[in-house]
Amino acid sequence: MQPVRIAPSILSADFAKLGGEVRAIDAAGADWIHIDVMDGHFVPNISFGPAVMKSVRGVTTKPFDVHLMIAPVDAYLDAFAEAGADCITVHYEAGPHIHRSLQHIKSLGKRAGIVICPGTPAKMLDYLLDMVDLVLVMSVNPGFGGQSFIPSQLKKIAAIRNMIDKSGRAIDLEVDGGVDAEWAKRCIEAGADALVAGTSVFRGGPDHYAANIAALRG
Ligand SMILES: O=C(CO)[C@H](O)[C@H](O)COP(=O)(O)O
Repeated sequence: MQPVRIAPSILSADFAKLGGEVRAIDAAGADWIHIDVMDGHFVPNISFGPAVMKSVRGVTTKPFDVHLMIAPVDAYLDAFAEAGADCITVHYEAGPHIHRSLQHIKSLGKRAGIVICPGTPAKMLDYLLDMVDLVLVMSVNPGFGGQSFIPSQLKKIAAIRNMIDKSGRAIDLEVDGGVDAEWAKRCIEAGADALVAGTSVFRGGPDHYAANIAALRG
């Protein structure tokens, strides 16, 4: 297993200073920049789209890890690829043709991720693991930062770690939602190798980002 990667979610950044915030988390040791895109339909919140993402693409060379909370999503995949996404992650629950969405992402030359909500069982990944580069387990119901980690998701993380190991493929296992230093430790023990965190990274402002990221690594 790889050392854990930390992907701060810019959903918790100060949007008035977004470029500076992305520079700050880059300098503080972020491995990936996590971009939460919310459509106000699949999830009850609206964040930002490809134009905003493109505007910060030039301030860092760190990979953009893009979580699309959009349904239907297919019409937007090209725009996020063009705006500089490195990994595009789509929801299992967002439509009937997830396999087609993943094929489309791969055809754009991007890493493909699949994300499942807290109520979705791990077995839904059975026929998708052969084509994804990343599995994202939501440990909160998607739509908002600042929620509490749902403990039952630890069991799911462990089950998916087992599935990934059996597959023999190099697939990242990422967890997103309510991840603080304590939950980070438990996620890593369960088999996660990438963690998304908004609240716990951006807490306290830029002077604290490096320590906050280090605390998540444990
Ligand atoms: O995808 C998300 C919400 O849908 C966010 O990435 C996630 O909730 C991270 O924020 P926090 O660390 O504050 O929970």
